[in-house]
Amino acid sequence: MLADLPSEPAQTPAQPIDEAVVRAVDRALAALRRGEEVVVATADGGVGAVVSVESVPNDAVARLKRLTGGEPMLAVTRRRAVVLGLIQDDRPGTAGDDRPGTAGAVMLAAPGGLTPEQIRALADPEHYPEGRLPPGLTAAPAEPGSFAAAAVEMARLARLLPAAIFARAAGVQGTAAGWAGRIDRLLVGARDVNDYRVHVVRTLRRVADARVPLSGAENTRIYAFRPADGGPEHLAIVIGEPAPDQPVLARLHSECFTGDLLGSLRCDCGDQLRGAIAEIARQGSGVLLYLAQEGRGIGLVNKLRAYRIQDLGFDTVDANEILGFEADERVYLPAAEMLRQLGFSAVRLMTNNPEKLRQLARCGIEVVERVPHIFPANGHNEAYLRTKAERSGHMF
Ligand SMILES: Nc1nc2c(ncn2[C@@H]2O[C@H](COP(=O)(O)OP(=O)(O)OP(=O)(O)O)[C@@H](O)[C@H]2O)c(=O)[nH]1
Ligand SMILES: [Zn+2]
Repeated sequence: MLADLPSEPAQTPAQPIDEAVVRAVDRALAALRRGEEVVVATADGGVGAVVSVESVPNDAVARLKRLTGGEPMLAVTRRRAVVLGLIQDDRPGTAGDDRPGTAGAVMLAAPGGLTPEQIRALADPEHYPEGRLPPGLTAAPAEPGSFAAAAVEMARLARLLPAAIFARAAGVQGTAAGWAGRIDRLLVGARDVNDYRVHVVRTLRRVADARVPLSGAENTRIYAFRPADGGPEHLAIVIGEPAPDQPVLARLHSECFTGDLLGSLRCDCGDQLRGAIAEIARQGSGVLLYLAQEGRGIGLVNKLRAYRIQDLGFDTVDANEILGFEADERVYLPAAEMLRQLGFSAVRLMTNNPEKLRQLARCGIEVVERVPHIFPANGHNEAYLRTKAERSGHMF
Protein backbone atom coordinates (compact mmCIF):
# COMPACT_ATOMS: atom_id res chain seq x y z
CA MET A 1 0.00 0.00 0.00
CA LEU A 2 2.75 2.42 0.98
CA ALA A 3 4.65 1.65 -2.18
CA ASP A 4 1.76 3.33 -4.04
CA LEU A 5 2.61 6.67 -2.45
CA PRO A 6 4.30 9.05 -4.90
CA SER A 7 8.05 9.16 -4.27
CA GLU A 8 7.85 12.97 -4.40
CA PRO A 9 5.09 13.48 -1.84
CA ALA A 10 2.66 16.31 -2.34
CA GLN A 11 3.89 19.10 -0.11
CA THR A 12 1.04 20.33 2.05
CA PRO A 13 2.02 23.92 2.70
CA ALA A 14 2.53 24.64 6.38
CA GLN A 15 0.80 27.63 7.82
CA PRO A 16 3.31 30.42 7.19
CA ILE A 17 3.29 31.41 10.85
CA ASP A 18 4.61 27.98 11.85
CA GLU A 19 7.60 28.14 9.57
CA ALA A 20 8.48 31.70 10.48
CA VAL A 21 8.36 30.80 14.16
CA VAL A 22 10.48 27.67 13.91
CA ARG A 23 13.09 29.41 11.78
CA ALA A 24 13.34 32.37 14.14
CA VAL A 25 13.65 30.11 17.18
CA ASP A 26 16.10 27.79 15.47
CA ARG A 27 18.36 30.69 14.48
CA ALA A 28 18.25 31.87 18.08
CA LEU A 29 19.19 28.38 19.33
CA ALA A 30 22.20 28.27 17.03
CA ALA A 31 23.28 31.71 18.29
CA LEU A 32 22.91 30.52 21.87
CA ARG A 33 25.08 27.50 21.14
CA ARG A 34 27.73 29.86 19.74
CA GLY A 35 27.70 31.84 22.98
CA GLU A 36 25.94 34.90 21.53
CA GLU A 37 23.33 36.90 23.37
CA VAL A 38 19.80 36.62 21.96
CA VAL A 39 17.19 39.35 22.34
CA VAL A 40 13.90 38.11 23.79
CA ALA A 41 10.61 40.00 23.59
CA THR A 42 7.85 39.06 26.03
CA ALA A 43 4.14 39.32 25.24
CA ASP A 44 3.72 42.16 27.74
CA GLY A 45 6.17 44.37 25.84
CA GLY A 46 9.32 43.55 27.84
CA VAL A 47 12.67 43.34 26.07
CA GLY A 48 15.75 41.61 27.38
CA ALA A 49 18.70 39.48 26.40
CA VAL A 50 19.65 35.89 27.16
CA VAL A 51 22.90 33.97 27.01
CA SER A 52 23.43 30.29 27.81
CA VAL A 53 25.54 29.29 30.79
CA GLU A 54 27.30 26.51 28.93
CA SER A 55 28.75 28.25 25.90
CA VAL A 56 29.72 31.63 27.25
CA PRO A 57 33.04 33.13 28.19
CA ASN A 58 33.73 34.32 31.72
CA ASP A 59 32.95 37.95 30.92
CA ALA A 60 29.39 37.05 29.83
CA VAL A 61 27.73 38.55 32.89
CA ALA A 62 29.56 41.85 32.52
CA ARG A 63 28.85 41.86 28.78
CA LEU A 64 25.15 41.23 29.33
CA LYS A 65 25.03 44.01 31.88
CA ARG A 66 26.69 46.44 29.48
CA LEU A 67 24.44 45.41 26.62
CA THR A 68 21.14 45.69 28.48
CA GLY A 69 21.81 48.15 31.29
CA GLY A 70 19.88 45.65 33.46
CA GLU A 71 20.88 43.33 36.31
CA PRO A 72 21.70 39.80 35.03
CA MET A 73 20.02 36.87 36.79
CA LEU A 74 20.38 33.12 36.40
CA ALA A 75 17.47 31.00 35.18
CA VAL A 76 17.48 27.28 35.94
CA THR A 77 14.80 24.60 35.65
CA ARG A 78 12.49 23.94 38.60
CA ARG A 79 14.07 20.51 38.75
CA ARG A 80 17.57 21.93 39.21
CA ALA A 81 16.26 24.35 41.87
CA VAL A 82 14.75 21.37 43.72
CA VAL A 83 18.05 19.47 43.50
CA LEU A 84 19.87 22.51 44.92
CA GLY A 85 17.37 22.55 47.79
CA LEU A 86 16.09 26.00 46.83
CA ILE A 87 12.43 25.12 46.29
CA GLN A 88 10.07 22.30 47.23
CA ASP A 89 9.20 19.61 44.71
CA ASP A 90 5.50 20.44 44.39
CA ARG A 91 4.96 19.92 40.70
CA PRO A 92 4.29 16.60 38.94
CA GLY A 93 7.13 15.38 36.72
CA THR A 94 6.79 15.03 32.99
CA ALA A 95 4.94 11.74 33.34
CA GLY A 96 1.34 12.59 32.55
CA ASP A 97 2.28 16.20 31.80
CA ASP A 98 1.06 16.94 28.29
CA ARG A 99 2.32 20.50 28.11
CA PRO A 100 5.52 20.31 26.06
CA GLY A 101 7.72 23.35 26.49
CA THR A 102 6.15 24.48 29.74
CA ALA A 103 8.72 23.05 32.10
CA GLY A 104 8.98 25.58 34.88
CA ALA A 105 11.90 27.90 35.43
CA VAL A 106 13.27 29.50 38.57
CA MET A 107 15.15 32.81 38.76
CA LEU A 108 18.22 32.92 40.97
CA ALA A 109 19.84 36.13 42.18
CA ALA A 110 22.18 37.31 44.92
CA PRO A 111 22.88 40.73 46.43
CA GLY A 112 25.44 42.48 44.23
CA GLY A 113 24.92 39.94 41.44
CA LEU A 114 26.17 36.40 40.84
CA THR A 115 29.77 35.90 39.73
CA PRO A 116 30.53 33.71 36.69
CA GLU A 117 31.94 31.04 39.03
CA GLN A 118 28.77 31.03 41.15
CA ILE A 119 26.63 30.80 38.03
CA ARG A 120 28.62 27.86 36.72
CA ALA A 121 28.40 26.09 40.08
CA LEU A 122 24.64 26.59 40.31
CA ALA A 123 24.01 25.39 36.77
CA ASP A 124 26.51 22.59 36.35
CA PRO A 125 26.61 19.64 38.79
CA GLU A 126 30.24 18.97 37.98
CA HIS A 127 31.12 22.44 39.31
CA TYR A 128 28.88 22.36 42.37
CA PRO A 129 30.92 22.75 45.53
CA GLU A 130 29.11 20.51 48.00
CA GLY A 131 26.54 22.37 50.04
CA ARG A 132 27.90 25.85 49.31
CA LEU A 133 25.34 28.23 47.90
CA PRO A 134 26.15 31.92 47.31
CA PRO A 135 25.33 34.03 50.39
CA GLY A 136 21.92 35.71 50.20
CA LEU A 137 20.86 33.63 47.19
CA THR A 138 17.17 34.06 46.36
CA ALA A 139 15.03 31.77 44.22
CA ALA A 140 11.75 32.86 42.67
CA PRO A 141 9.53 30.82 40.32
CA ALA A 142 9.29 32.37 36.85
CA GLU A 143 5.98 32.99 35.10
CA PRO A 144 5.32 31.13 31.86
CA GLY A 145 6.17 33.46 28.98
CA SER A 146 8.78 35.35 31.03
CA PHE A 147 12.43 35.96 30.09
CA ALA A 148 13.53 33.29 32.55
CA ALA A 149 11.12 30.68 31.17
CA ALA A 150 12.20 31.43 27.59
CA ALA A 151 15.87 31.40 28.59
CA VAL A 152 15.72 27.94 30.15
CA GLU A 153 13.58 26.51 27.39
CA MET A 154 16.00 27.79 24.74
CA ALA A 155 18.96 26.19 26.52
CA ARG A 156 17.04 22.89 26.70
CA LEU A 157 15.99 23.04 23.07
CA ALA A 158 19.61 23.78 22.12
CA ARG A 159 20.61 20.59 24.00
CA LEU A 160 22.84 22.62 26.33
CA LEU A 161 22.84 22.48 30.11
CA PRO A 162 19.34 23.79 30.90
CA ALA A 163 20.39 27.12 32.39
CA ALA A 164 20.83 30.64 31.07
CA ILE A 165 21.64 34.16 32.18
CA PHE A 166 19.16 36.87 31.30
CA ALA A 167 18.66 40.58 31.90
CA ARG A 168 15.79 42.94 31.18
CA ALA A 169 16.91 45.81 28.98
CA ALA A 170 16.55 49.23 30.56
CA GLY A 171 15.39 52.30 28.65
CA VAL A 172 15.06 50.71 25.19
CA GLN A 173 13.91 53.30 22.65
CA GLY A 174 11.50 52.06 19.95
CA THR A 175 10.72 48.42 19.20
CA ALA A 176 12.43 45.22 20.32
CA ALA A 177 13.30 44.53 16.67
CA GLY A 178 14.86 47.98 16.35
CA TRP A 179 17.00 47.43 19.44
CA ALA A 180 18.05 43.93 18.34
CA GLY A 181 19.07 45.40 14.99
CA ARG A 182 21.08 48.19 16.60
CA ILE A 183 23.02 45.81 18.85
CA ASP A 184 23.32 43.25 16.02
CA ARG A 185 21.65 40.34 17.83
CA LEU A 186 18.85 37.96 16.81
CA LEU A 187 15.35 38.54 18.17
CA VAL A 188 12.94 35.87 19.33
CA GLY A 189 9.52 36.00 21.00
CA ALA A 190 9.15 34.34 24.43
CA ARG A 191 5.81 32.91 23.36
CA ASP A 192 7.33 31.47 20.16
CA VAL A 193 9.99 29.72 22.23
CA ASN A 194 7.27 28.25 24.41
CA ASP A 195 5.24 27.05 21.40
CA TYR A 196 8.24 25.88 19.39
CA ARG A 197 7.89 22.14 19.91
CA VAL A 198 4.29 22.16 18.77
CA HIS A 199 5.01 24.43 15.79
CA VAL A 200 7.96 22.37 14.66
CA VAL A 201 5.86 19.20 14.50
CA ARG A 202 3.36 20.94 12.27
CA THR A 203 6.14 21.60 9.76
CA LEU A 204 7.32 17.98 9.46
CA ARG A 205 7.42 16.99 5.79
CA ARG A 206 8.33 13.79 4.03
CA VAL A 207 11.38 14.72 2.02
CA ALA A 208 12.72 11.43 0.65
CA ASP A 209 12.18 7.71 0.72
CA ALA A 210 14.06 4.77 -0.67
CA ARG A 211 14.16 0.98 -0.70
CA VAL A 212 16.80 -0.20 1.80
CA PRO A 213 16.92 -4.01 2.14
CA LEU A 214 17.94 -4.87 5.70
CA SER A 215 19.51 -8.07 6.86
CA GLY A 216 16.53 -10.23 7.81
CA ALA A 217 14.02 -7.66 6.49
CA GLU A 218 14.73 -7.22 2.82
CA ASN A 219 11.43 -5.60 1.85
CA THR A 220 12.12 -2.35 3.68
CA ARG A 221 11.73 1.32 2.77
CA ILE A 222 13.04 4.27 4.77
CA TYR A 223 11.06 7.52 4.77
CA ALA A 224 12.74 10.71 6.02
CA PHE A 225 10.75 13.52 7.63
CA ARG A 226 12.30 16.96 8.00
CA PRO A 227 11.12 19.86 10.16
CA ALA A 228 11.16 23.36 8.66
CA ASP A 229 13.84 24.56 11.07
CA GLY A 230 16.43 22.42 9.28
CA GLY A 231 16.80 20.33 12.44
CA PRO A 232 17.55 16.62 12.40
CA GLU A 233 15.28 14.34 10.38
CA HIS A 234 13.13 11.64 11.97
CA LEU A 235 12.99 8.36 10.05
CA ALA A 236 10.22 5.84 9.45
CA ILE A 237 11.48 2.35 8.61
CA VAL A 238 8.61 0.54 6.96
CA ILE A 239 9.00 -3.21 6.69
CA GLY A 240 6.74 -5.19 4.35
CA GLU A 241 3.52 -3.57 3.24
CA PRO A 242 1.40 -2.75 6.28
CA ALA A 243 -2.23 -2.00 5.43
CA PRO A 244 -3.21 1.50 6.60
CA ASP A 245 -6.74 0.36 7.46
CA GLN A 246 -5.38 -2.15 10.00
CA PRO A 247 -3.56 -1.42 13.27
CA VAL A 248 0.12 -1.45 12.34
CA LEU A 249 2.80 -3.21 14.40
CA ALA A 250 4.91 -0.24 15.47
CA ARG A 251 8.03 0.48 17.46
CA LEU A 252 8.95 4.03 18.55
CA HIS A 253 12.69 3.96 18.97
CA SER A 254 14.49 6.98 20.40
CA GLU A 255 17.93 7.53 18.95
CA CYS A 256 20.80 6.14 21.03
CA PHE A 257 24.14 6.71 19.32
CA THR A 258 26.00 4.70 21.93
CA GLY A 259 23.65 1.70 21.99
CA ASP A 260 22.39 1.64 18.40
CA LEU A 261 25.64 2.33 16.59
CA LEU A 262 28.42 1.36 18.96
CA GLY A 263 26.72 -1.53 20.72
CA SER A 264 27.11 0.07 24.17
CA LEU A 265 26.13 -2.29 26.95
CA ARG A 266 25.05 0.51 29.33
CA CYS A 267 21.52 0.33 27.93
CA ASP A 268 19.27 -2.08 26.00
CA CYS A 269 18.79 0.09 22.91
CA GLY A 270 20.91 -1.88 20.43
CA ASP A 271 19.08 -5.13 21.24
CA GLN A 272 15.72 -3.36 21.12
CA LEU A 273 16.47 -1.77 17.73
CA ARG A 274 17.64 -4.92 16.00
CA GLY A 275 15.09 -7.01 17.88
CA ALA A 276 12.25 -4.78 16.69
CA ILE A 277 13.33 -5.07 13.06
CA ALA A 278 13.57 -8.87 13.38
CA GLU A 279 10.18 -9.15 15.09
CA ILE A 280 8.40 -6.88 12.59
CA ALA A 281 9.89 -8.92 9.74
CA ARG A 282 8.80 -12.15 11.46
CA GLN A 283 5.24 -10.88 11.80
CA GLY A 284 5.23 -9.80 8.13
CA SER A 285 4.95 -6.01 8.28
CA GLY A 286 5.17 -2.96 10.48
CA VAL A 287 6.93 0.31 11.06
CA LEU A 288 9.83 1.41 13.24
CA LEU A 289 10.04 5.15 13.87
CA TYR A 290 13.61 6.22 14.54
CA LEU A 291 13.16 9.42 16.51
CA ALA A 292 15.86 12.06 16.80
CA GLN A 293 15.64 12.45 20.55
CA GLU A 294 18.89 11.06 21.86
CA GLY A 295 19.26 10.44 25.59
CA ARG A 296 15.51 10.55 26.31
CA GLY A 297 15.46 13.99 24.73
CA ILE A 298 18.43 15.62 26.50
CA GLY A 299 20.92 15.11 23.66
CA LEU A 300 24.11 13.08 23.43
CA VAL A 301 26.36 15.56 25.26
CA ASN A 302 24.02 15.77 28.24
CA LYS A 303 23.61 11.98 28.18
CA LEU A 304 27.39 11.62 28.53
CA ARG A 305 27.18 14.03 31.47
CA ALA A 306 24.40 11.89 32.92
CA TYR A 307 26.61 8.82 32.55
CA ARG A 308 29.39 10.56 34.54
CA ILE A 309 26.88 11.26 37.30
CA GLN A 310 25.68 7.64 37.18
CA ASP A 311 29.29 6.51 37.58
CA LEU A 312 29.26 8.33 40.94
CA GLY A 313 26.47 5.99 42.06
CA PHE A 314 23.26 7.75 40.99
CA ASP A 315 20.67 5.99 38.85
CA THR A 316 19.54 7.07 35.39
CA VAL A 317 16.55 9.06 36.73
CA ASP A 318 18.52 10.90 39.42
CA ALA A 319 21.30 11.70 36.96
CA ASN A 320 18.87 13.47 34.62
CA GLU A 321 17.38 15.39 37.51
CA ILE A 322 20.73 16.46 38.94
CA LEU A 323 21.47 17.99 35.54
CA GLY A 324 18.17 19.88 35.77
CA PHE A 325 16.17 17.74 33.36
CA GLU A 326 13.09 15.65 33.98
CA ALA A 327 13.70 11.89 33.97
CA ASP A 328 12.27 11.75 30.45
CA GLU A 329 12.09 14.81 28.21
CA ARG A 330 10.76 13.08 25.11
CA VAL A 331 7.69 14.12 23.16
CA TYR A 332 5.79 11.84 20.82
CA LEU A 333 3.98 14.43 18.71
CA PRO A 334 6.45 13.92 15.84
CA ALA A 335 5.87 10.15 16.01
CA ALA A 336 2.10 10.61 15.83
CA GLU A 337 2.46 13.08 12.95
CA MET A 338 4.69 10.69 10.98
CA LEU A 339 2.26 7.81 11.49
CA ARG A 340 -0.57 10.03 10.26
CA GLN A 341 1.36 11.15 7.20
CA LEU A 342 2.11 7.50 6.39
CA GLY A 343 -1.62 6.80 6.62
CA PHE A 344 -1.77 4.96 9.96
CA SER A 345 -4.19 5.84 12.73
CA ALA A 346 -3.95 2.75 14.96
CA VAL A 347 -0.95 0.79 16.26
CA ARG A 348 0.04 -2.36 18.07
CA LEU A 349 2.87 -0.77 20.01
CA MET A 350 6.05 -2.68 20.85
CA THR A 351 7.11 -1.21 24.18
CA ASN A 352 7.46 -1.77 27.91
CA ASN A 353 7.04 1.92 28.66
CA PRO A 354 3.55 2.93 29.82
CA GLU A 355 4.30 6.58 29.11
CA LYS A 356 4.71 5.88 25.39
CA LEU A 357 1.26 4.29 25.33
CA ARG A 358 -0.27 7.31 27.08
CA GLN A 359 1.54 9.92 25.02
CA LEU A 360 0.75 8.35 21.67
CA ALA A 361 -2.92 8.01 22.57
CA ARG A 362 -2.92 11.63 23.71
CA CYS A 363 -1.47 12.62 20.34
CA GLY A 364 -4.43 11.03 18.57
CA ILE A 365 -3.10 7.59 17.62
CA GLU A 366 -5.20 4.65 18.78
CA VAL A 367 -3.12 2.07 20.65
CA VAL A 368 -5.04 -1.18 20.27
CA GLU A 369 -2.46 -3.43 21.90
CA ARG A 370 0.85 -3.34 23.79
CA VAL A 371 3.40 -5.83 22.49
CA PRO A 372 6.10 -6.45 25.16
CA HIS A 373 9.62 -5.75 23.89
CA ILE A 374 11.98 -7.28 26.45
CA PHE A 375 15.58 -8.43 26.08
CA PRO A 376 17.84 -10.16 28.59
CA ALA A 377 20.26 -8.06 30.64
CA ASN A 378 23.85 -8.11 29.41
CA GLY A 379 26.01 -7.95 32.52
CA HIS A 380 26.31 -4.14 32.45
CA ASN A 381 22.72 -2.85 32.25
CA GLU A 382 21.02 -4.69 35.16
CA ALA A 383 20.80 -1.56 37.32
CA TYR A 384 19.58 0.52 34.37
CA LEU A 385 16.79 -1.96 33.61
CA ARG A 386 15.88 -2.22 37.30
CA THR A 387 15.59 1.57 37.54
CA LYS A 388 13.30 1.64 34.50
CA ALA A 389 11.04 -0.92 36.15
CA GLU A 390 11.11 0.58 39.65
CA ARG A 391 11.07 4.30 38.89
CA SER A 392 9.69 4.72 35.35
CA GLY A 393 7.03 2.03 35.55
CA HIS A 394 8.41 -0.12 32.73
CA MET A 395 6.57 -3.42 32.48
CA PHE A 396 9.25 -6.09 32.53
N1 LIG B 1 19.33 10.48 29.70
C1 LIG B 1 19.63 9.19 29.51
N2 LIG B 1 19.18 8.60 28.39
C2 LIG B 1 19.47 7.30 28.22
C3 LIG B 1 20.20 6.55 29.15
N3 LIG B 1 20.32 5.28 28.68
C4 LIG B 1 19.65 5.26 27.49
N4 LIG B 1 19.15 6.47 27.22
C5 LIG B 1 18.28 6.90 26.11
O1 LIG B 1 17.01 6.34 26.33
C6 LIG B 1 16.36 6.19 25.10
C7 LIG B 1 15.84 4.75 25.06
O2 LIG B 1 14.70 4.77 24.51
P1 LIG B 1 13.65 3.61 24.23
O3 LIG B 1 14.28 2.29 24.10
O4 LIG B 1 12.84 4.18 23.11
O5 LIG B 1 12.74 3.70 25.48
P2 LIG B 1 12.16 3.17 26.74
O6 LIG B 1 11.66 4.34 27.49
O7 LIG B 1 13.10 2.27 27.46
O8 LIG B 1 10.89 2.35 26.33
P3 LIG B 1 10.72 0.94 25.62
O9 LIG B 1 12.06 0.49 25.15
O10 LIG B 1 9.77 1.23 24.51
O11 LIG B 1 10.13 0.05 26.64
C8 LIG B 1 17.34 6.55 24.02
O12 LIG B 1 17.11 7.88 23.57
C9 LIG B 1 18.68 6.47 24.76
O13 LIG B 1 19.66 7.34 24.22
C10 LIG B 1 20.66 7.21 30.32
O14 LIG B 1 21.27 6.64 31.21
N5 LIG B 1 20.34 8.52 30.45
ZN1 LIG C 1 20.69 3.37 24.68
